[in-house]
Amino acid sequence: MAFIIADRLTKTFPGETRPAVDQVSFEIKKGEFVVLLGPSGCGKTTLLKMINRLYEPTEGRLLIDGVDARSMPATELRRRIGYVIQQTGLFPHLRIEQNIAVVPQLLKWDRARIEARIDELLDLVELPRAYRKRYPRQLSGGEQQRVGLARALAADPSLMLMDEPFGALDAITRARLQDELLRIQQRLHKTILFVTHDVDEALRLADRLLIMRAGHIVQFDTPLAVLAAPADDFVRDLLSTDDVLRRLSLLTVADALADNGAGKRLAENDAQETLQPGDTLREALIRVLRAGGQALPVVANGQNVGEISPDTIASVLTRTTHALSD
Ligand SMILES: Nc1ncnc2c1ncn2[C@@H]1O[C@H](COP(=O)(O)OP(=O)(O)OP(=O)(O)O)[C@@H](O)[C@H]1O
Repeated sequence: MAFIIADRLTKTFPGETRPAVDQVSFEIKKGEFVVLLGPSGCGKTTLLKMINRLYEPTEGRLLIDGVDARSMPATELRRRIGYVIQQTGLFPHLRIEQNIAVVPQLLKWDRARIEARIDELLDLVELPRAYRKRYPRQLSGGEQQRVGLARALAADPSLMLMDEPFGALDAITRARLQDELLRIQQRLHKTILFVTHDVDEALRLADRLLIMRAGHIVQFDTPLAVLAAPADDFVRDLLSTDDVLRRLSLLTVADALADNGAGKRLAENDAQETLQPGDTLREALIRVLRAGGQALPVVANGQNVGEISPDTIASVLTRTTHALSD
């Protein structure tokens, strides 16, 4: 059985005639990373807030792990769901350790267990344990967002709701936190619903994209499937800008090497720059172009394992374009 089942969920705010979320139905499997994508005002946040009952649905039904979300008090439901928002929601007057411990304390964990959990979480989100005694204002935006993530994970919820958590961060910090989140997800297998209106972020993170427009779901599928066959012109427009680069950001240097004789040992090459198998082809393209269009060696565990040239990238792109339009 699916982990989350939404059945005709609807929210009409008081005094409004048009629902913000209109008869939305979907199923999400345990451990899936689902990204809600769509333009401003399409109902992403409203949908997310119906899942942890910050908003009560006007109509429809929601099952989480087989249990009707209305069958328990909203506060209890919320303690079982991690929630991360753009403004972090950290309590400014509480130290980092106190912020992280909020839910475990509500759940009346004993002191030793809470202390151990704070250390474990700081390690997980790669913040120094010395930050325990600081206040949120003494941390950078990216660090505060890591604390927000640690706090949401504190009581080990199986479901995480994340509403534009990286929206206010600069591009580099944002990319790092996206990597961290993927790493944490691979380790902890949480079910994640993540709201963004950044297409690149959505393509990078999602197992499946839930694309919304004006309170409705217009498509719910894997990133490659959506790129390959957008449901309509709206989806095509939403995803088509820089389409080629986006496609390349879904593929890695290792994918391209697999196509071009992986394992081929190369003669020593005096290029300064090297690529790694896990780099995206988008990064590889940028660096190959920066190197004047010269092929760059790919290095894994200190060994040369192949090279990436503009031709390699072009051939992968042609191949995927054909595959995508088949
Ligand atoms: N508390 C509220 N009262 C009345 N209308 C609301 C309320 N919250 C949201 N809305 C309306 O519901 C619609 C959906 O809003 P929502 O915040 O869910 O959109 P969103 O897709 O998350 O947008 P954004 O990407 O800008 O955050 C909008 O038209 C908004 O004005």
